[in-house]
Amino acid sequence: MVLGDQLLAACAQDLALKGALTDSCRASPMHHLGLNSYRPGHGADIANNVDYAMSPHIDHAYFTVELQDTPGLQVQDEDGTWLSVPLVPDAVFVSLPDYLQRATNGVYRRATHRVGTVRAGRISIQYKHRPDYSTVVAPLAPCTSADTPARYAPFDTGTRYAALLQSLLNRYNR
Ligand SMILES: O=C(O)CCC(=O)C(=O)O
Ligand SMILES: [Fe+2]
Repeated sequence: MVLGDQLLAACAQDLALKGALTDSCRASPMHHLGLNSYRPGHGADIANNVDYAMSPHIDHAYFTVELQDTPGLQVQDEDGTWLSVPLVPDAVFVSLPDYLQRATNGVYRRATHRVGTVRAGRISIQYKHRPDYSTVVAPLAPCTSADTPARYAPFDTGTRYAALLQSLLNRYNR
């Protein structure tokens, strides 16, 4: 959480953003800590006939901080190429999720990512730095101007996140 706050503050300083970005995580932030465990053959277990163990997606947060015990995480390049995130001793991997792209009007780009085929057991831990439930993320003033109008409509993070979680639950309860 401290690292997330520091990343957010660094981003706000980089783009001369006023309080809106950092304030949105102050009162009762909905940070998320996740633990994923993939078994060998995970893809086959879930009748997956594609070459990845977690499908391509973007994260709904300002920052994601991840640790993996075995390589597997892949990030998509601008030209669509999948790049493997290497294991670096004593380092965490930080990726940029959707809300940061919206708040910065696209100056910071969100990373589409997935987990490639898992051949051995694999564990990953993700920390997602998320704002208060009531936060509506919209492009912030210093990132918009007459020449660069807002590219994104205001995005209600709380209700949209609740809907996303509900849709995941519905998928697994089928
Ligand atoms: O397991 C991984 O390395 C990635 C997990 C992930 O992208 C997520 O939980 O959002
Ligand atoms: Fe993710």
